[in-house]
Amino acid sequence: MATTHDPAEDDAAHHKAMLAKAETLTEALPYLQRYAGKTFVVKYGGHAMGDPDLAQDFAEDIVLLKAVGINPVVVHGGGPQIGRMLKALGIESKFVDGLRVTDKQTAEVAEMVLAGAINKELVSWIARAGGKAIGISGKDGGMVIARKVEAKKAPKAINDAESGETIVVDLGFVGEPARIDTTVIDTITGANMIPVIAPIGVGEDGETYNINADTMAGAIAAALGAARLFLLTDVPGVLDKERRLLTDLTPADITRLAEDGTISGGMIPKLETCVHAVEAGCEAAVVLDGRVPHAMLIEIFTARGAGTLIRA
Ligand SMILES: Nc1ncnc2c1ncn2[C@@H]1O[C@H](COP(=O)(O)OP(=O)(O)O)[C@@H](O)[C@H]1O
Ligand SMILES: CC(=O)N[C@@H](CCC(=O)OP(=O)(O)O)C(=O)O
Repeated sequence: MATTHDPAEDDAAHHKAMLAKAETLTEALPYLQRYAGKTFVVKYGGHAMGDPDLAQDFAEDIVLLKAVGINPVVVHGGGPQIGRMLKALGIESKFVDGLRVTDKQTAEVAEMVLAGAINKELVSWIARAGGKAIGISGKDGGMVIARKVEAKKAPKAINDAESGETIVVDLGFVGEPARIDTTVIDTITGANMIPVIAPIGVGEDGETYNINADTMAGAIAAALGAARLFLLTDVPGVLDKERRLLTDLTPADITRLAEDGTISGGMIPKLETCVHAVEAGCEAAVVLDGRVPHAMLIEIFTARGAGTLIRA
């Protein structure tokens, strides 16, 4: 049986859909005006990279930011990927307070995976989305001079089970940025390309240092005086005890949330990084859900936003 079809109805539906698209763009207008010419540092974690759809969405978002006149600077992680490579080589991964205990061989593997495989994979994703990226590590152009992170007290999980004593662990070649020279970033951005940075630095001693990717991104955001530091993770943002999203936090709020145990685990160093960044020159930091497609665009270009905004 033939179905009837009213072309006028089609037109109305089409018109409505087009109008919704136009409204999305006009809603974005004030944000486009506000952010043109500004620098956004985006930390993309190793967990989010496993999913090719998310990686493609992420690359599209970065290319879109560039196309509307924002300067995105990507800093990536790759903890799970380093772990897999170490395992394949028969080396066990050990973490103390969220930092990988890094002997000489582990530092070599970390550099190979981060500055080699992952860095170039991200450059390729951005190229596929129509952007031009340059992949570098903190070593390039003398960008990040690292200092050794001092020995840490091991947490309960790896306390000496027999004696019950807390063990002090030398983290080896784990670094934090001591000095940052942004010349190489400015040069890449100035050439209208997107810097993609692996969290590896070089020490005054000439050694290679493995740097936590959140820490690296925060230090770079501060050095650049970035308008935003985005930390993409695997939760909707910072949650309260009832697991409701906290949309705005100050450094004082964060101290309180750490003291009353609302935040724990990996969220503590992540928020410490945000606090350090906003107190050292970055305008605001945002913790947001890297599992949500285009979370960054929603946060930047809509009134509602997404994630948790941290401001000094
Ligand atoms: N209050 C909180 N709100 C949200 N996440 C929290 C909170 N407290 C602890 N977390 C933990 O922090 C984790 C994010 O930190 P982390 O695992 O280091 O992220 P990533 O690997 O993406 O850098 C979350 O998966 C969650 O388990
Ligand atoms: C010192 C230290 O722990 N370095 C991290 C660097 C990678 C990283 O931070 O990756 P994610 O953001 O994916 O966790 C590591 O070796 O795993």
